[in-house]
Amino acid sequence: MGGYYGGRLAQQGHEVSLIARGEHLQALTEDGLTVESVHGDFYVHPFATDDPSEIDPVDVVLFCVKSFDTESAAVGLDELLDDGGAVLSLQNGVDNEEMLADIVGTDRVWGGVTYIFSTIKESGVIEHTGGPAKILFGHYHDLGDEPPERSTLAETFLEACEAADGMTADYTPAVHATLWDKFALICAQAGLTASTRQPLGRVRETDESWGLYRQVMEEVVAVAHAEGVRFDWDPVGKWMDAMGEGSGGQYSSLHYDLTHGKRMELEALHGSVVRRAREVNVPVPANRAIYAMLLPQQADSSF
Ligand SMILES: NC(=O)C1=CN([C@@H]2O[C@H](COP(=O)(O)OP(=O)(O)OC[C@H]3O[C@@H](n4cnc5c(N)ncnc54)[C@H](OP(=O)(O)O)[C@@H]3O)[C@@H](O)[C@H]2O)C=CC1
Ligand SMILES: CC(C)(CO)C(=O)C(=O)O
Repeated sequence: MGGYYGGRLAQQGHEVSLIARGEHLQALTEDGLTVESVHGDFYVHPFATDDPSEIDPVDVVLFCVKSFDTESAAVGLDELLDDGGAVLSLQNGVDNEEMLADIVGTDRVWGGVTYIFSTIKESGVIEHTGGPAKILFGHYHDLGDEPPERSTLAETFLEACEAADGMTADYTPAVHATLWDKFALICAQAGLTASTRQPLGRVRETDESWGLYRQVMEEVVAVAHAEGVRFDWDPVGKWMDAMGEGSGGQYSSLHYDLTHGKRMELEALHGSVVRRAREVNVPVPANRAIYAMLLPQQADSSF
């Protein structure tokens, strides 16, 4: 995701630095970044490093690591942000913003979600296969507090995203509801496509599985309600309608990780639902079952 959105903003002429590591970093440094996208292929060659201190302080950091890397990747983040700068998490899950707020301060964190299917095809090459490539973000704040006024930086960033090819963005003051809305979707989409190893279409045409897809979302929304998150819309109805149509070929990043021997974000998804549900005393049997089925398949399992 960082390669896709960072690449798009660099393509637009913005000053972008990429933080990466290993062979991917080597390829980015030597050969630049190639993006193969359903919205049009492109190539850029921005500065890339694994050391944030090599980059002058920036206005916005797009925080795009897997959630199990949030803490380690946030080392140096405070110094990387200019005064008044902000970090925008585009990660899945509802725990990341809180962790980032502990590190750089709540007022420097934007919460965000994105709808895109993209992966590192090979070192230095990003493949974007679908999704609208849309970012929805807002100022993070403590649950129950009034959302802050939209900052000039948020407006500037929004304009930059809207002007860029192959992506779009929107601002929302309802950042908690937005994070949980996406969380409900991803727990269902990731949980069902990974545990069945089937695309959305197969899940949809199997009544029992499509019923479980809905149940996973209902449970997540029940936990959100119990924690005090308020929605001005019906997340479950909205997603059942949206995911109930279309080609049905979509999987999820969790399915990709499972089938490519990569570590899954299980703790940030169903693990987090199970733990939070316990705190607020809400039953979540469908999420618990998916968590239990996928945990033993984790790539770093010692068995
Ligand atoms: N991919 C998608 O289509 C979507 C993903 N998301 C969410 O976005 C987040 C990111 O996912 P995704 O982009 O797929 O993840 P990837 O694993 O493809 O990319 C993350 C990259 O960050 C690198 N990285 C991690 N820590 C560091 C560090 N400290 N310094 C430098 N590089 C580092 C990783 O390196 P290494 O490989 O060595 O670990 C990897 O190259 C997740 O929360 C995911 O759920 C949300 C919507 C869609
Ligand atoms: C919603 C979905 C499935 C695509 O944007 C996603 O977030 C993911 O695959 O991680």
